Amino acid sequence: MNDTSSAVRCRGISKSFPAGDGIIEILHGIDFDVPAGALTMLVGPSGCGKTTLISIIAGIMSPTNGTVEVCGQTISTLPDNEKVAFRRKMIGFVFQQYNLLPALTAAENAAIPLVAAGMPLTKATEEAGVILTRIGMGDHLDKMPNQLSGGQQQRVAIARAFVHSPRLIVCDEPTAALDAGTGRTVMEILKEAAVTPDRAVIVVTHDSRIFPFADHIATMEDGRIRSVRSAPFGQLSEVA
Ligand SMILES: Nc1ncnc2c1ncn2[C@@H]1O[C@H](COP(=O)(O)OP(=O)(O)OP(=O)(O)O)[C@@H](O)[C@H]1O
Repeated sequence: MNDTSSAVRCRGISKSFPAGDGIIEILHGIDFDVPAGALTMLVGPSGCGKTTLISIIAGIMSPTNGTVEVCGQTISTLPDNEKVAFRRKMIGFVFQQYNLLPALTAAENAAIPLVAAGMPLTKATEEAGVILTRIGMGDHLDKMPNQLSGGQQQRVAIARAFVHSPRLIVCDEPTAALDAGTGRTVMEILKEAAVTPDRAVIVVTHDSRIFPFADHIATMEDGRIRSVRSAPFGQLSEVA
């Protein structure tokens, strides 16, 4: 990969957690670049550290050692308040759990990043509605989260992640709860977001149906990046 066009640069990332009387190291000195203008998938067996790594990349978790640079900004050493402000503007995150606010409608939930950036609620909700409609949620804009299926809630979470056009979108299993058609639509939207030269998308997945949307596939194993391959891929069935 071309180092000069990296949206994300991880250097020497390690992460340890308390375990019993001691600590256990989950990530072991990871160097990892995520190219701009591309969709990178992160695959690997359950428990190998994928969610931990993308949480560090998204500034949600701090590494024990190492540095993370996102769009030229070293986030791993930013004070918490500056990290939150940077993350809010520059990074969209789709969690495994949808994390919707129960008192807000679907469109209001998806509008949160725009409102946080100062846009009036009515306009923000309208813009969120346009994105939700594109991913098949046009009939559910005014529903509350508890009136939506898991897959519908996931689509609201996905709309919320890119409604404010962040430079980096980080998704943890975005299609796990979706049927094949909706999963494809979501990936098409993520792919479209990723082709812009100053943006990048990272998708953690076990879903082999979506591998063809990847420009790069990084394989993790036991807290390390084992390989990074770029499209066109050969046989993908053995990847994850
Ligand atoms: N806060 C924590 N405290 C202690 N251990 C943790 C914590 N978070 C994650 N771990 C451990 O770190 C390891 C990696 O977890 P992680 O969720 O990053 O894996 P993963 O590759 O994303 O797995 P999956 O594919 O199942 O989501 C696991 O063994 C997990 O139990």
